[in-house]
Amino acid sequence: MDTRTPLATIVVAVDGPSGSGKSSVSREVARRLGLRYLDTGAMYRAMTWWMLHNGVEVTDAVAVAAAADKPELVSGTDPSGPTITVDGIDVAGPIRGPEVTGSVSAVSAVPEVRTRLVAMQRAVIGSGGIVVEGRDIGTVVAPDAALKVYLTASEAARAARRNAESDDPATDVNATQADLARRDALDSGRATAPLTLAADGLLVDTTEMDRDQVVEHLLGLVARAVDGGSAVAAGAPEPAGEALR
Ligand SMILES: Nc1ncnc2c1ncn2[C@@H]1O[C@H](COP(=O)(O)OP(=O)(O)O)[C@@H](O)[C@H]1O
Ligand SMILES: Nc1ccn([C@H]2C[C@H](O)[C@@H](COP(=O)(O)OP(=O)(O)O)O2)c(=O)n1
Repeated sequence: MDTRTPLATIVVAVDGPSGSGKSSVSREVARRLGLRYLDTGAMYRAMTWWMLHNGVEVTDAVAVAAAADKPELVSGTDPSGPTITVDGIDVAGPIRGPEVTGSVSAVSAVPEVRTRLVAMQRAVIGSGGIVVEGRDIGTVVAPDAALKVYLTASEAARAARRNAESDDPATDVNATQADLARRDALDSGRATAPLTLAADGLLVDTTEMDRDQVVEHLLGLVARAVDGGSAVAAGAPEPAGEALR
């Protein structure tokens, strides 16, 4: 029996640490396949922005839990222009700032925050046709996803990628790496839905790959997972065995 999934209903789960390429690769894969795209990290960032904006002490888990159902979040899923609003305010810019980045792991560790956002994420996923990226998509949000990918890269490579995004040439790569390591430790060490490779997830180490190679690799993996795979895979090389678990 062919158990493969139609492309129109597929869920592709992409997890991994900061700077592994989740957002850029997931967006491009979704765009190329005509799928929707959901950045769940943006939702945790938007929740954190709302807490900071409304005077909630983000290190106080009880206060965060009490406020977790208040912000109204809306995520737009067009991969060519994903959007995120909180209470009708476009927060796409502010959620990438240092205040939110410094507090998002604490807010994300609060179970009430996760319960609410996971429910919203499942509602957006609906009947599928979407690439969803985050930290717990393959393990918690969509454990039945037809394809689960865990992107990673060395800490130095991820820090260099993040640093290259900065407008300020004086940004210190060591400070970036330290901040990234701190967030990785918090996201991987928390009690609820820690960042981890799903038992049936495919580990893809992108340290030595450029972004386009990773996109092509994932397109090949999607092709293997869906009905009519060869049509999807036209032009995409066979996935490299050594990059897979
Ligand atoms: N394989 C790659 N090689 C080099 N740079 C990459 C690669 N994948 C992504 N990037 C770049 O690295 C930065 C971080 O990627 P991003 O997709 O935001 O990662 P994540 O969502 O996992 O934090 C972006 O500027 C992106 O364009
Ligand atoms: N599914 C998710 C997605 C993100 N998070 C948390 C943990 C992350 O440090 C923050 C921000 O995620 P985001 O993907 O925007 O972070 P990076 O782009 O990788 O720096 O949100 C989470 O706990 N679960």
